[in-house]
Amino acid sequence: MTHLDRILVQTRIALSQRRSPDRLRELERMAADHTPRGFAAALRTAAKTRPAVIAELKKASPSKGLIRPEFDPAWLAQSLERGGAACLSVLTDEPFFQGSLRNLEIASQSVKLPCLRKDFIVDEFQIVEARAHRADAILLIVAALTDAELKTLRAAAKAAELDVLCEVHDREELARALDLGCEMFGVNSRNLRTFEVNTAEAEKLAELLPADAVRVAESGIGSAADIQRMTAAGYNAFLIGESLMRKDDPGDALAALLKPQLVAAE
Ligand SMILES: O=C(O)c1ccccc1NCC(=O)[C@H](O)[C@H](O)COP(=O)(O)O
Repeated sequence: MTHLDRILVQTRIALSQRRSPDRLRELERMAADHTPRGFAAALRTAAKTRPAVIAELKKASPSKGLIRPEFDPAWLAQSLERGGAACLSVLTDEPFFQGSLRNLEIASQSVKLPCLRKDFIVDEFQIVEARAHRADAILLIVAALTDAELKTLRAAAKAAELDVLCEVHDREELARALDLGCEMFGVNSRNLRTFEVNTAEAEKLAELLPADAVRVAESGIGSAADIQRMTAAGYNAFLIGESLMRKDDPGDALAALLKPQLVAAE
């Protein structure tokens, strides 16, 4: 069994424990109170003047364990907004990432930035949860889903007015994602089956992404040079978690990361 398989088994068990018709009705009422902010549109706007960064609130991970013991989602979200993030990604998986839907809601309510629910989405119920807790976009991981599931979940996200970041790791997964007709593609340099991070592979995949899509480089980005290299490869957006979360003030760290690119663009 791979790491990803283990995570998916846990995800389905946790889901079966919290899902009920009453809870679904309650979530639908909550979801009606949130008007999703355009996640893809915010990335496109930011990318016109600077590297569009999706800054990730990530307390822990299965590959690294505890990353940021002191974790205040409101403070982190505001710091990252000040530092120049175009959007936020908030991990909501509890067992492996120590995230929560509550963190998502707090972060989203603390800033104007659109927020991604970062989780292993395998069921439409999680999409209702996402909007109810003020997400503006969800992640669909191609490696975790069949083609039929991808289609169903993408349609459910569209019905909920949430944008979809469609995540792939290799050519085969990208071919499946392209068939879906996504607007946003994320190429994750981390192999979710082995946890190995290899940005060189993601560099090669960039040229296969549609030119008019939002093209997000995910994982293993920690320096201005990384952003420059991935930009040269063809990416126009960057999902950054751990390297920011390990800094005392992640917003200051993000501003420092973006500064060389802003100077170069002047
Ligand atoms: O981060 C992990 O260990 C991980 C393990 C298994 C599945 C997903 C995992 N991470 C999700 C992500 O894709 C990253 O959190 C995201 O791309 C940010 O990466 P990084 O900047 O390297 O924290």
